[in-house]
Amino acid sequence: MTVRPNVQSAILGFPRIGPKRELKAALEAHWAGRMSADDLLATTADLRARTWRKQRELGANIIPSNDFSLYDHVLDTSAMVGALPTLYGQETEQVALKTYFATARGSQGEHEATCGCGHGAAPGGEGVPAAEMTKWFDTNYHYIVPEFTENQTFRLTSTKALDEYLEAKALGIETRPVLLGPVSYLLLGKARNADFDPLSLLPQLLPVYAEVLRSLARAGATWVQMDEPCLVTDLNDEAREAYRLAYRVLTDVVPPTKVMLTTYFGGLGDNLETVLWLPIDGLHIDLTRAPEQLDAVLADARPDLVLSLGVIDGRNIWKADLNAILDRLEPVIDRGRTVILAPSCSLLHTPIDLERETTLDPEVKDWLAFAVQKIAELEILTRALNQGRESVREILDAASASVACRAASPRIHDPVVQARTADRTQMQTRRSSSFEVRRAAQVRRLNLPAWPTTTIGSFPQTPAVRKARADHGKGVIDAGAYEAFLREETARTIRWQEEIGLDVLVHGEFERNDMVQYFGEQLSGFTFTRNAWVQSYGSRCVRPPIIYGDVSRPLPMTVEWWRYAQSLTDKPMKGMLTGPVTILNWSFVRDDQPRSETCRQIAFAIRDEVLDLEAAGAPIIQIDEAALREGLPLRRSDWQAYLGWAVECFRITASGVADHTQIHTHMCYSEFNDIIRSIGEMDADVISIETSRSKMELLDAFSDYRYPAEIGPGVYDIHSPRVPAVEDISALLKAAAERLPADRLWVNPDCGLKTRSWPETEAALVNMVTAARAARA
Ligand SMILES: Nc1nc2c(c(=O)[nH]1)N[C@@H](CNc1ccc(C(=O)N[C@@H](CCC(=O)N[C@@H](CCC(=O)N[C@@H](CCC(=O)O)C(=O)O)C(=O)O)C(=O)O)cc1)CN2
Ligand code: MET
Ligand SMILES: [Zn+2]
Repeated sequence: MTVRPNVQSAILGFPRIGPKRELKAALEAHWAGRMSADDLLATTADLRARTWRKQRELGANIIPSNDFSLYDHVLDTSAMVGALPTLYGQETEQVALKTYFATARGSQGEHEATCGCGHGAAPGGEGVPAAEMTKWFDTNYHYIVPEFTENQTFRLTSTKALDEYLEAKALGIETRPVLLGPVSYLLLGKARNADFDPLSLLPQLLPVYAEVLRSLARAGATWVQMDEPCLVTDLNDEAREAYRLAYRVLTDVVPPTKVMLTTYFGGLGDNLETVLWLPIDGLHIDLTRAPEQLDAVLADARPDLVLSLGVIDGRNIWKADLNAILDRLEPVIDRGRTVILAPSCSLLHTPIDLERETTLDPEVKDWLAFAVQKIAELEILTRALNQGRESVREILDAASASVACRAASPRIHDPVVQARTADRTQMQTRRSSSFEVRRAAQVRRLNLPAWPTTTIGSFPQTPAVRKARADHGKGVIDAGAYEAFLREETARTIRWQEEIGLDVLVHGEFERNDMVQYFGEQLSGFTFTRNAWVQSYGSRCVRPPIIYGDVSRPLPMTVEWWRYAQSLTDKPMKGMLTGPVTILNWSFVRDDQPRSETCRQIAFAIRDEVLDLEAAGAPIIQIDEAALREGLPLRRSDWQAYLGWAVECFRITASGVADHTQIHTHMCYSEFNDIIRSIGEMDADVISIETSRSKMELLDAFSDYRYPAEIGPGVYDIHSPRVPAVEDISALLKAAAERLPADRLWVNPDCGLKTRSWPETEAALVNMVTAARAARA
């Protein structure tokens, strides 16, 4: 007798911002004092209800709760276990909304009134600085870094997980609550003002998790999802031991709740054995990033371990080839094991609904699946496994046809582009002279003072700038009026930079919606969306462009704006570009060729732009590589391969210019030690980096390595509206000069100023110029 399989589908998490960015609007209204806390919470309850119903409607069997967050799920975990720095509030019971947002954004001061940006701190003295924020693994999502003290204690200070489980239940929807697992939580945090390993806090942390599990079990939850993405990273024995301790304790909780341990963003690799010995009830593995791990897991997993297979890509937007997935799954099902199908990870990193894209080219649209469409794909897969492929034959064949059309489409192949990247022997990826020779030519041409001052590119993207662009998009104002507006903003910004005495000017980037999307919109092989927003942090979102085909640059992209800007001043005007690695890492990338190949194509397109800017007369060209480091693979063994092609791509963009053209690059992250050699190999003439928060300590990497070129260590923390005093900046310049030769140093902020307001920007940059002049004297 054959037993009919009972495969279920599960969702690990759904985007929180809402199909129309309702969460963003509500949060920003609340922060600006235009919406009460009660109304904010009512709006979010409504969003959650709609999200749960939608997933049920789409046929998902296992629906998550507590995947929603008002700001960030790591911050939610800190709130749950009583680990918000005491500085941010002294609640003894539930963490108040005010404390929660104060941790995320700094406590309120004049900041909220002037800026309304998603992240930032109040001016010193009144209130508290925002907690640190950093990248969530290799995504463009950012989390609030937990900070622990040496004598940290934990206690339950938020019942959010239980509340949201009950909220769904009251709507008649049974959910599987999601928690960030205790080991990943500690590994993602850091020790504050002391040198100890956060993992040492695990024994104190576990009772709080146990309490949460008990409360969920009592409320009726049969399963909980424990996210442990750190299991796909390099772990030492101590971390593996922490996993053993944690899951021994948490699976022993009475009344019992079954634990589905979820791993994603890669394969378990050398952590597999540890995981398979844990007394967990279910294991989720990522089969899109690491398809090869299926066989190993099947071979060694306990027969009663429920396997959740991440077969639909949660990190990309391509329609899946359902027949191909079934070919792999059917033999697994035949073995009689309990199997659940799921996306590879939370759908947080995908846009919500493709149906809202009414202006996408129909051919390309047919190749895509956003969160809603991915859930529908899972439903078809489970139906095919439970009732046979025949029951959904037409849908399966249509999916395979879409995938085949995409593979064969003439739109994705451009022989000219392919010939150009293939012929690498012809390609000169090195500048013709050494840095010292170039430097002499650049000194003669630019004639800059010591401690030259500049900014990173963008100036405030004020509501007026955004509105003008939106109005132009809606046809409320025509192209002429929009352009006139942008020219006026640009001209005013240039006049102002001259007045305060900056040495190297920028045009302000007012014409750009985003540093990646702006270029994506002008390159062939890219398409872009209207509503496909993805959360980056808090209320801030991005619309990553979609790279579907071979990339080329039909027309110059920035030359006219540069030419206009330079015509207004005798000071050197920087040409501003986003580099190929950053464009790649912040886009949805085609999955039919190696990422390195796509990156190389973008590099050639940017190289064309660099050469056009040079021909137009640009003396300095900045190629931002803000995301070069975040693209680092999660496993160290994969770093060299990535860095090899990433650095080569940067050099393709920059190597065609003459000695006297100065190439700048910018990186806004704060860890350089482990990749300093690769940064050196990029061979830029000047690099600007984020350093102000670390008080220049990060420069040690550059000084130990004897970095050969010029450096602009940030002296103004643009993530905070706090205006640095002249003395603060002078102290930073002094600290920089203690580490590096003073004649190699530039003076600039940490990053672009787009999220700041004008009053802060003006005051801070005036102080920066004053400090630079003092340094010269
Ligand atoms: N892609 C990317 N990733 C990045 C960064 C970055 O700059 N770009 N920086 C780091 C930090 N991450 C960030 C991510 C987003 C934003 C940000 O400011 N996002 C804006 C949207 C930027 C944008 O695309 N703006 C568009 C659309 C603006 C908009 O929402 N318009 C309204 C209408 C506005 C009006 O009528 O007034 C609409 O379309 O509905 C534009 O300016 O044209 C936001 O969420 O508010 C900042 C930093 C790391 N990752
Ligand atoms: N040129 C860009 C800017 O100033 C670089 C930003 S890096 C996130 O906005
Ligand atoms: Zn930056």
